[in-house]
Amino acid sequence: MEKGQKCQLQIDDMSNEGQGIGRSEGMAIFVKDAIPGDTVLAEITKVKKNYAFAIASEILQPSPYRIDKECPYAGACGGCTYAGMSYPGQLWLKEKQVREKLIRLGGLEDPKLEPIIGTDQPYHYRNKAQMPVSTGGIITRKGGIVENLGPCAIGFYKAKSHDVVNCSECLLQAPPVVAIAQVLRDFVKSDNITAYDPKWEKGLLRHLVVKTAMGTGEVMAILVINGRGIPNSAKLVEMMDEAVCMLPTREDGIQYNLESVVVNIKKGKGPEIMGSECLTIAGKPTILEKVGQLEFEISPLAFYQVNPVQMEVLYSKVLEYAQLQGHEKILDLYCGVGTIGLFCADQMRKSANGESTGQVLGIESVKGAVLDANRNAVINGLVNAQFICGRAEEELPKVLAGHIDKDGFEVPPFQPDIIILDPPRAGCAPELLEAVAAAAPAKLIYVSCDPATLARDVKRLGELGYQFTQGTPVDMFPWTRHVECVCLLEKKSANEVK
Ligand SMILES: C[S@@+](CC[C@H](N)C(=O)[O-])C[C@H]1O[C@@H](n2cnc3c(N)ncnc32)[C@H](O)[C@@H]1O
Repeated sequence: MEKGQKCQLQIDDMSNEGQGIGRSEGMAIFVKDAIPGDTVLAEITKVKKNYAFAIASEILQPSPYRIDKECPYAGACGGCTYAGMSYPGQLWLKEKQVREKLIRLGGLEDPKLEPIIGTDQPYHYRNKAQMPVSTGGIITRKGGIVENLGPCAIGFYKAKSHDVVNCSECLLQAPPVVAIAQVLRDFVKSDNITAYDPKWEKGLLRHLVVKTAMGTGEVMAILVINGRGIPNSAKLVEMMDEAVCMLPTREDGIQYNLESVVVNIKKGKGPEIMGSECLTIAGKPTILEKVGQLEFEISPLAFYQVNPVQMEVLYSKVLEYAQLQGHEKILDLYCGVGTIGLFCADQMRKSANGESTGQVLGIESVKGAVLDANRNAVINGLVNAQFICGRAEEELPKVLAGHIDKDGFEVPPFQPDIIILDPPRAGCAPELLEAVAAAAPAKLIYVSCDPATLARDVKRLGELGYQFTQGTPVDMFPWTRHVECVCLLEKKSANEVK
């Protein structure tokens, strides 16, 4: 294969960067602007050892899933990799990708995968936006101007870049995000606020993060800054409050309200968007979310599922796989603000007609999230749920063996019937999987937002005595390449282990 060569390709997959993938002469070929289902005439632009890149010089047969991109920023903004595919096409592709990863990386022959569960609300579903503020404003040093970087942009990164696309609308975000971002653009201009420049490590504003509790309408704006305060912040709060109040009441009667404005201090380089210190400059330090009968307080640094509608679908699957009777001991690892554990505790309360003897113990590394989780147990009257702070791989062995806690109290061993795992994209640490298997619960329920690390961990758990029983992909992230999956693994009998 060589540069300039043309070949006919059937596109059957898509890369993380949104190129269609086809195969020729035993090589994977990444084709710009092609989507799965297309037949294209591809012109090779670059050849590597095992793969090549190409452009689609002609679409010979368009995919049945091909659509015109709806978003004016599609292509520029790196967010919606699947913007050129219809929603049924996205679901088909995500289900196929989960299955293929479980087979190829998970070592499963024919995994029992239920059909992917899509959503009937694929627009404006996100309750959290993280918008970088691009370099801008006047950079001064020792009193003199070193660089005038012009107006700053607030939006989303281009694919594989730190250039910011100044998005004044977004098909995924909830309405308060667009309103607050516009206010911030105006304020930056009127009050000469600088944006952070990583080159000079100077300038103030780094990110705007907006969290919206879709069930109550409560909104939190987080201003991530390289400093300890924002000049004229009272004016900014008033402008944001007014903009959120002006948003129309939703069809379900919910009105958005800015309930919390937080400054997050982030100094220097480092991949995390937010630093560890938060100062509430207006309103409450948390917002309140409502999901079904349960309520959750969410603080600035705590993880919360970004699609609340599909979150209920995902957790219903967890409950279906758990089949709770009301007496189970459940470990909720990587528990965030305690949502899955508290859904389980609530289900056990219902199953046992209010007389549940079950227990939930959660482990989470972010302190603010653990404080939220314990408060959330109290708010919902779920007295048998408790959450501790620490890295799951370090805390789990102590929890299983029993130990003396930091306040000197003896904590008896916790013998779980079910362990729920919901790690970040990187998946579980190898030592955690070993501790999980050593605990020998009858069931593991693995919730994952990355099919590749899920498959890797399923394979390792298979070696440690747990067989993959079934799984369900759930689409939490329409228009993007991401997919969530919940899997049930059960302890193999002694014969099967042999
Ligand atoms: C995908 S989120 C799941 C949260 C929660 N289960 C939910 O459904 O909202 C993963 C969580 O794991 C936490 N985390 C990351 N690494 C961890 C570790 N080593 N030990 C414990 N928690 C960790 C993150 O802070 C985050 O809250």
